[in-house]
Amino acid sequence: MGTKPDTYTLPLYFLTPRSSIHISQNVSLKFRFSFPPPPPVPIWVQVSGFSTSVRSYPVADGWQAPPADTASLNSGKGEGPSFQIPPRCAAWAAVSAATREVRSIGEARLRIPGLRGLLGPPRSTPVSDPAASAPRTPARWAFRLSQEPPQTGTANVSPDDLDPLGLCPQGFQLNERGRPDMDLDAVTKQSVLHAKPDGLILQYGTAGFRTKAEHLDHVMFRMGLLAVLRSKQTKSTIGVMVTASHNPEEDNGVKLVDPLGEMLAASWEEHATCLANAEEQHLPRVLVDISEKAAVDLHQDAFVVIGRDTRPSSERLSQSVIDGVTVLGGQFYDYGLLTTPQLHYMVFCRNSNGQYGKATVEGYYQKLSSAFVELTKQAFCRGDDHRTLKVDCANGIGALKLAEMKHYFSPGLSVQLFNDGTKGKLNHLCGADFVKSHQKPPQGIEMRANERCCSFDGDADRIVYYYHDADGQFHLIDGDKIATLISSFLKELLLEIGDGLSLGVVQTAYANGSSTRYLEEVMKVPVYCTKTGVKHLHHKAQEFDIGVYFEANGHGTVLFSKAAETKIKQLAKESEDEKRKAAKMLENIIDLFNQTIGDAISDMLVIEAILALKGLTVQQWDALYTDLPNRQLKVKVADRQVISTTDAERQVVKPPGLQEAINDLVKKYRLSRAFVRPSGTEDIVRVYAEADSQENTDSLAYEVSLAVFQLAGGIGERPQRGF
Ligand SMILES: CC(=O)N[C@H]1[C@@H](OP(=O)(O)O)O[C@H](CO)[C@@H](O)[C@@H]1O
Repeated sequence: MGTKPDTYTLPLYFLTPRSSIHISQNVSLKFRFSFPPPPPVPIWVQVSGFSTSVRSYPVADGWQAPPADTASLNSGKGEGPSFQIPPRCAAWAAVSAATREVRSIGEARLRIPGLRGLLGPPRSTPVSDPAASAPRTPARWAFRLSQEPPQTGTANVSPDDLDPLGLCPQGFQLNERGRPDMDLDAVTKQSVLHAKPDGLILQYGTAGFRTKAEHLDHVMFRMGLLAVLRSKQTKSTIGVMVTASHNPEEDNGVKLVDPLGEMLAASWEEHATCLANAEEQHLPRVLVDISEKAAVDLHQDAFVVIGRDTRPSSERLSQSVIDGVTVLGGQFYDYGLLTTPQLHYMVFCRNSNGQYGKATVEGYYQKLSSAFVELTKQAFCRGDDHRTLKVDCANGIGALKLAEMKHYFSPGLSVQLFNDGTKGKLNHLCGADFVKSHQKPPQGIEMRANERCCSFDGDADRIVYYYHDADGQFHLIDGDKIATLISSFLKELLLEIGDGLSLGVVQTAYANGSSTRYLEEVMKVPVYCTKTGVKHLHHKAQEFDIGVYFEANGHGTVLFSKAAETKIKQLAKESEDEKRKAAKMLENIIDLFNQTIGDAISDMLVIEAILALKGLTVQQWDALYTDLPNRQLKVKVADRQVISTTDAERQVVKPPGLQEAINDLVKKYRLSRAFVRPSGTEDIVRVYAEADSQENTDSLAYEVSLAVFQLAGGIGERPQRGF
């Protein structure tokens, strides 16, 4: 049990099934704390946040009104006084709230003396750990917090705090054979409140579901249901992130995060698509089908963590996820505003029993910043004075998180935030996607010549760098060049430790041809191409001791195999001088990367550390190789699924004739390449072209767009020449 505290803090929520409520003057919310069977020790309760009174009454009488003579403690605002619940008693707390719209109304704190002796082992065990399947020691007693009237709400508790207390799963009933079953009636009733629009069909795409926010309520509810089943099946915590990343503010999306912090397994993507598209009357059957097909153990507890970005629709939609989780009896913890990579990090921390890090925002800041400070100690001792970075935060969540975090790594690095969400619209004329696809600086940033700047996207999982040279020319440093900088640094360190660890780089078809040539021919590093979408790159990168993967748009990270980590740690302890120094750097780099997924904050710190250690300017980095001129365009078609592809999406299979047309067009230009594929996040077909000059590239991109429009059912305005 280690050093488990004996004090637990629970947020007190007043939740309605749909959204937040309006509490009018002097309305009392009544919370009940019950401990069936009664606790063997007295428990201290403290309710704070609003004017409170706390009473206790005997458990044996069930949920009756407290006896008239029970002591009442009025605390006024702020910290409430402690109140002791004697053994065999429950507590009842009435909280009066003033007029305001709220969801969280305060806090209940429980102090349970001697708790450590009372409990079984903690629940969270890594999925790969054989101990995960060992039966849990039954908790001695359960804790439950509810409200009066009970059906109006639920309590939100952190299982890391309370799961050892054995929270009973709710929402499950016994079927005839005595096995637990899903309460499908309850699901049906709740689902009506999250009705699916008629005829709407959505696909779990490159990164989950994405579309206009107003079409997503039912998807969110259903992904809450699915997360519970996935959690039971994997016996692990599952994440649900509400975000549409780089999409416009009006869109939203949702994706599930698997136990090791990676993207949802492909077979479950299919379940997600089936569940999201099931008509209302078929929902119970689809749930049963999924749980049977995936052999879900319904006895198992489920736990889901939820995060969301700053879109206006995200809070409401994450509430729908919570509704789905609770109606199937899952427990949840709502982290509220998080970057996408932070949620991935939290999931892995929880499932690795904290070995990967502490599952809190503070834990994330500390882990990354201490690795950064340690890694850059040497460089900053040299008194380098160029360590100021301008960051365009796309008016998204990255701004909030970076503002909180920047004190952890200053004065080594000082970041100046732009597009921090106080004025502009999310991803509008700013952010990594805008900069990459328009190949120009975002609005709202003040750039001086040769100054290092970078842009995050809306949920801070991508980063690109750029600068203006003295002639005012814009230079973009995209994911390919980031991968090249990182790989060359890692390769040097690997040569120094000389331990034969393999290094590989994974790209997609969007990688600039020059980057692939440089990596293969100059750096002599093996390069692989996968389908678009980080899940594909991630899996490929797992095949190496050290796998570097980046999409050209700046989404990527580095994975270190367990064997590589062990070797590096051992060398950092045992070897001598230069070798030891290199191993120590690698050790810190391992901690600095968010290995669950591409992470703009973590990647930014890695890049800044490498530039500082190598004494490189942004121009020197940019000069590693020269990008081939390239262009990305979007074409609207009636049904983008008419296009299917092969060879890591570089060749079209259908519709007939399209690939031949592309081949003929490509032949017209030098050093040229072009491909098309249906987007997995937007209702469009993407066109990519590269050639020897920007003019030729733009012509090729235009001509290929026209071929798509003509051969794949284009709609709306025909593609136009000129950009
Ligand atoms: C060309 C491009 O940048 N495509 C992006 C975009 O996918 P599409 O399927 O192309 O819409 O969003 C994905 C999720 O963020 C990202 O993984 C991918 O790289």
